[in-house]
Amino acid sequence: MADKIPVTVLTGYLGAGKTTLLNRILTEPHGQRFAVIVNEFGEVGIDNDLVVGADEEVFEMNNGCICCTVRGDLIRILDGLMKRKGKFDAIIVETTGLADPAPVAQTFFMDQDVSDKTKLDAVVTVADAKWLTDRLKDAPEAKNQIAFADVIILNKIDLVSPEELAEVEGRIRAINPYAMIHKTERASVDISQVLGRNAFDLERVLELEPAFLEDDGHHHHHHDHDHDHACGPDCDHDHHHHHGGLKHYHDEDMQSVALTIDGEVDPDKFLPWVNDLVQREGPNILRSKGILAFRDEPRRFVFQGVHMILDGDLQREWKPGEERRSKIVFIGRNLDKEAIREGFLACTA
Ligand SMILES: Nc1nc2c(ncn2[C@@H]2O[C@H](COP(=O)(O)OP(=O)(O)OP(=O)(O)O)[C@@H](O)[C@H]2O)c(=O)[nH]1
Repeated sequence: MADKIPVTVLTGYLGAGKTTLLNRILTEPHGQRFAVIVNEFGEVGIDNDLVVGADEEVFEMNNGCICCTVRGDLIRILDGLMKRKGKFDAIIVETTGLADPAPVAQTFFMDQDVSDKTKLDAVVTVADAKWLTDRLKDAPEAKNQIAFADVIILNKIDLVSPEELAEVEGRIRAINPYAMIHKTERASVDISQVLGRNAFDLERVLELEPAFLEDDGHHHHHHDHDHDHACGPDCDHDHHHHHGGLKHYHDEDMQSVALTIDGEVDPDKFLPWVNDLVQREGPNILRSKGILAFRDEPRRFVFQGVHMILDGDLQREWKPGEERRSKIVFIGRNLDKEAIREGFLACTA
């Protein structure tokens, strides 16, 4: 695990500021060596020329839109990179603004060679504070990118009023209550907030958002005000809205379901259930994550998934005194929360 190369998937709608963020990452004195994979839409590699940086190597995927053909291309480039192991500390994949991040994220689970050597660190989505609200209405890709995100760079705040900013933040929270949001101008964010997050990982989400552990999955984004106590002094989580007048929006078709069993689950019930659920509901489930206490198992079972693909394993042992609880989260469209809840509760050991 430890020497797997972290991969950051950088996504965001057209013109949101992905290239601006990438340039910021590459020009900061970070002492790290990045390999950058840029997806081009169409024939001409313009983005490549816009990316600065002397030391970084930029690889282009030119075979059209990343959502259809690119997975093979991405695997080929990653395989090539892995043969030169030691040359890179991290990989950044920038996707075209129209791409659904799912196939990119899936590559890191599906391809054995790739998943042996790399780990998805985080999906980082750059959002345009001025236009996101409109795009959420008319562009499904924009919504997917928000739903997928572990970290959201809410950029171009210079172009909106505080009220508009609060509005767009509320819209984001309605779709994805768990992502970190950083509000920026010209993507000005400390790169430690973007890279090396290990955020494609439920554990981190849970450490930051323990309130949803107590949640039955129905009202989780109304519980924001309960979260403050859990964050440490260096927590970068955006707290101000917990005290302010952030409106809660309900997104009709994109929701999250977070469920907790205060105890152990039976793996012989849980694994078939969750596999069956993602097989049936996969097209609607964008992201799934979970940490489970399996009966008679000293280690924690951790899984994550994208659509119908799940990847899970037994990880560290439960610490002494740590409560053996089982938690799952799904983000997706038109999810039948009640059925998921009943199904999960039936897995109780
Ligand atoms: N006003 C304002 N403009 C910004 C900000 N950030 C970036 N821009 C501008 O927005 C435009 C798009 O930025 P890019 O970084 O190229 O966006 P992108 O997401 O890479 O765009 P595509 O590659 O077309 O998807 C550029 O003209 C930037 O200079 C910001 O915070 N405020």
